[in-house]
Amino acid sequence: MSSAADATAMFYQNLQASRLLTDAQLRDLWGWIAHARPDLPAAAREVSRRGWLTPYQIREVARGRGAALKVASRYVLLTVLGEGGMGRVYKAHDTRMGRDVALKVIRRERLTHSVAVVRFEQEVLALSAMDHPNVVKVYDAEEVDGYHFYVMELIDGTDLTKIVREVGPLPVFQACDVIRQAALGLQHAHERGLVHRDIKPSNIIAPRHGGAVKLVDLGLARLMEPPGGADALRITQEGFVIGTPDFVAPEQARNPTAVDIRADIYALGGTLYFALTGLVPYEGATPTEKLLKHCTDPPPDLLSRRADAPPLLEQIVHWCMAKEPDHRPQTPLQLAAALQPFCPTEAPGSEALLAPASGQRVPMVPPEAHPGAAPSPLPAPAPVTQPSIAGPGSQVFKLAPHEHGVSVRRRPRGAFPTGTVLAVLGGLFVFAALGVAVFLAFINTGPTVPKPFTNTAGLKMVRLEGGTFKMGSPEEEPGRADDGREGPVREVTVRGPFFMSSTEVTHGQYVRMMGGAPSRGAALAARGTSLPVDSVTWDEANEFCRKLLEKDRGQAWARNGWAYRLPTEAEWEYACRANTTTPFSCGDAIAFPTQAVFLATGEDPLERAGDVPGKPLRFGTEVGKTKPNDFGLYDMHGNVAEWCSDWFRIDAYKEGADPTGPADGDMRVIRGGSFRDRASGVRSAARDGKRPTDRLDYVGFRVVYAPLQK
Ligand SMILES: Nc1ncnc2c1ncn2[C@@H]1O[C@H](COP(=O)(O)OP(=O)(O)OP(=O)(O)O)[C@@H](O)[C@H]1O
Repeated sequence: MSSAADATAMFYQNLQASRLLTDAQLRDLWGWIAHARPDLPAAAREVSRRGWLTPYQIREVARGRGAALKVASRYVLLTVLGEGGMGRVYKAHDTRMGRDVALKVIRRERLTHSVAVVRFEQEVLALSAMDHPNVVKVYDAEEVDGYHFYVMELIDGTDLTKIVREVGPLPVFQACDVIRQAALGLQHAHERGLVHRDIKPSNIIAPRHGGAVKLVDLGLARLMEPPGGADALRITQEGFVIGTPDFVAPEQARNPTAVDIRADIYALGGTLYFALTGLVPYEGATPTEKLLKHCTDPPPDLLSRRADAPPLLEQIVHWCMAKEPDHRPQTPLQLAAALQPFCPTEAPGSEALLAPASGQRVPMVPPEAHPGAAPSPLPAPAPVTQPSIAGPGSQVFKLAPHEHGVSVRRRPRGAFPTGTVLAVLGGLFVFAALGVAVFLAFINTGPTVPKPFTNTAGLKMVRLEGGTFKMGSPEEEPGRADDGREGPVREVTVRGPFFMSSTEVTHGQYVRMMGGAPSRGAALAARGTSLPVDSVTWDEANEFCRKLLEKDRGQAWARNGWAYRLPTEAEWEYACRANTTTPFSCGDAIAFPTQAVFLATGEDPLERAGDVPGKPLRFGTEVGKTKPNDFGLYDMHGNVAEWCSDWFRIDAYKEGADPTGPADGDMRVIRGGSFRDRASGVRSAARDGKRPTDRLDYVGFRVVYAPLQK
């Protein structure tokens, strides 16, 4: 036999040994080989042409490693998706469930200690209990021949590092939406007591064809901890740090084991910066240099690298990247809410970020379904240096002893809003104090609260001082919903001051801002009336807020770090009640049309004697014509119902300060009832939920202007 024939025969034997093909396929192939007498490459091509094996499998079989492609007698490895510091990720087929999955094999050296193995099993168990659209689903974990692996949902997408490498920095709205979704996934983890510890662009996968952004590798960074735990890892003692030096929070650099969710928020801020600029927050020749900069240098400038980014976005990045955890958003949900005004897409999905297969650049336009959502045309974002792709992967770094006390390069004065960067190292890594000082300075030099004002949309903004109030309705309240959605009554604090528009946004105001309006009352409004805008989706209401913020820029009342947005449900009820505990801000009953516009029938016990219109109203009526409540707010009861920022869930009331509702859901809250509701439906505690994409001719909105860090 020729050597070519030997190689082909060997390949065939390897195929048999691999047990990847059925007996019938093997017989068929042998018949073809006997007839065609191919050399090895031709035989391999034939197997590929028949679609029986992937190129990766054929290569492995040719090397005699085909048997290893079957794992735990259930999974068949199809191809390698990628490899990082922790292990290798394969696309695999789960023969038992009949689906493709992703399978991550952990490097042996990561699990040499029994403690690490237990930790791995604990983390995977915790992960398998997670159920959120923005967190990858974990199905299974096993050990085979000393290799530990876990099996997860296969995402048809690309991680953020690769996306930025391929298409460059993302448009503002896409970058914000990806990070917002990642924050929602993180919130889910946070609510279950998990910390990611290794947030970075490569652990955020964006779908190729739309769908939800997914967080991967949650909690696995713990595998890098040596069994000794915290004490074995303090860089101040031993010189180690876990994580990715490009995104690690200062406190994580100091003590990797004692971090909380705010370290993830820091890393998410850095990742947002990366998505917007293609740059890691701090350049450095070595991991050590980068770590030191995280601990001492001010957060990076965004606006000088992304001229088209709203200034507020830079503040959000800086807020997340505050040196002191107390000065960051305290929950991922807070960050998600802050990014919401910059995200025009329909929550919770996102657009495809990459062209299929070809990897060609695709136009980044917002979905057409959202009029007014398009960002201004993007000047090609011009990073000042070559995009530096986030890397290397997560590692354990060792700082050489002599580096412990090095002084750190500082920015020139004026490069940061505070104008000053304090960076004095006294002894070993006195980083936190510096970070606190820098960020406190940044916050405290912020301007004072503006006086009540009328904004560029013509909305009169009423100053609300905030306070503690009883949210919800007592069981004995007449007209109370009987499904539990209004209670129990809880003590809630709304922090102030902040501003709320005295009226609902009118059709005319909406048209001037957005260039058109979907209101059913458009014909009437065109005749010059001030009907409330209606039929506006929740996304469009947010887009209005975003545009208003832009338009207000430079006005005397505009403040850095403040933004327009929809009210939270708690803010809305606080504002509506105006220090009352009765069903309405005007007492136990309400009169049509002097106190509110609602469906007056003369039959509802909550109706105060008044005019009963001959037939039900078809639209809201001019805003600001009813009697205002004690805070000076009009139409909180009735007229049109108003979108709030929170997701709706029947049992979603939370107590405490500034609650923001559940982390996700299908519906957003509407409040206040409308011209279609009877008196009981326009009470202060009445609440409902609608899909954010719904256009309802009885739903509009009003806006608040509040500090981002309220
Ligand atoms: N569930 C999944 N579905 C599809 N692709 C995935 C999945 N999980 C990871 N990947 C992809 O596999 C590749 C390798 O992932 P991995 O997590 O090993 O990389 P990394 O984050 O750079 O490294 P590490 O976190 O280990 O340092 C990445 O490109 C990632 O996008």
